[in-house]
Amino acid sequence: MGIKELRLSRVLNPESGKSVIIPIDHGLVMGNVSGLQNPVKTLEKLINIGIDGTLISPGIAKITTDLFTSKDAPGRILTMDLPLPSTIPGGSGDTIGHKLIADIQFAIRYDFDVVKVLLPWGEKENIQMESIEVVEKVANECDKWNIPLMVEPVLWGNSIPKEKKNDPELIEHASRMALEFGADILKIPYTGDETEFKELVNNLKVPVFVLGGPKMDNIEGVIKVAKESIEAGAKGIVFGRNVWQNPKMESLIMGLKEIVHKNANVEEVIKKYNLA
Ligand SMILES: O=C[C@H](O)COP(=O)(O)O
Repeated sequence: MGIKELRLSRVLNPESGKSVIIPIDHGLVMGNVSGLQNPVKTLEKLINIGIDGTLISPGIAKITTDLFTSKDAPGRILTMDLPLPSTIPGGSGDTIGHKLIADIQFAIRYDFDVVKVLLPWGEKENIQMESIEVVEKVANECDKWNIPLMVEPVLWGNSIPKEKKNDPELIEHASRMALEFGADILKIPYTGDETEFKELVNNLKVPVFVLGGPKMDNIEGVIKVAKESIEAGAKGIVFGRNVWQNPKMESLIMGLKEIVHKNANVEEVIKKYNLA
């Protein structure tokens, strides 16, 4: 096993080799987002429930090291960048840049297992180049220091029309580009068709994690995305808002763990954890 694989294994369940990751890095781009007004308390709860990994910002990393001392503590992924200002509350909606907010030395100092950057796609040329440079720079540093790099390609660019922001074909292109730029791990949305997603996961070769996105109307939808993604070969799920914005957070995580680690079916999990 290489050192990158060893580090990645710290965010995976040792028995199933799969992962339920609950990110709490949203404050970086959404500010005081609903459900995460107290990120440290939420993180404590998540750790008590039992998750395999989390994604956190540099600032939260600095104040939460004490929470990760137990041998069962989840692995940690560092969010290293920020697209500006499209997602900032009150922002113009146009992206005007893509900046690193931490470097690889920070990840090493704070003993992170994995680091993560975005690859915003479909931007005007200057911003697109900036994003490529961010990914390229971090990919080179990750190779130098043997830290696995998770890349999340996002179709946020101004040149991508609104109705195409979740287009499966564009997601496939952007994922492929992220791979070509040096991603060791990809974080992408489920494209909606299990057979096609299986082919995508298979072609990409590196471990694929599926993100959750904005809160869905029903829990069944959340569980189904997890189930179909895992069936299609995804290594794990990275679900944030759909988990900690849900009043049934604990039961939902228990259900997701059974889907991801024990191959449970959707109906049985909904019934067992009263998630209807
Ligand atoms: O880092 C955050 C990820 O994008 C996943 O969060 P989300 O499930 O709320 O989209």
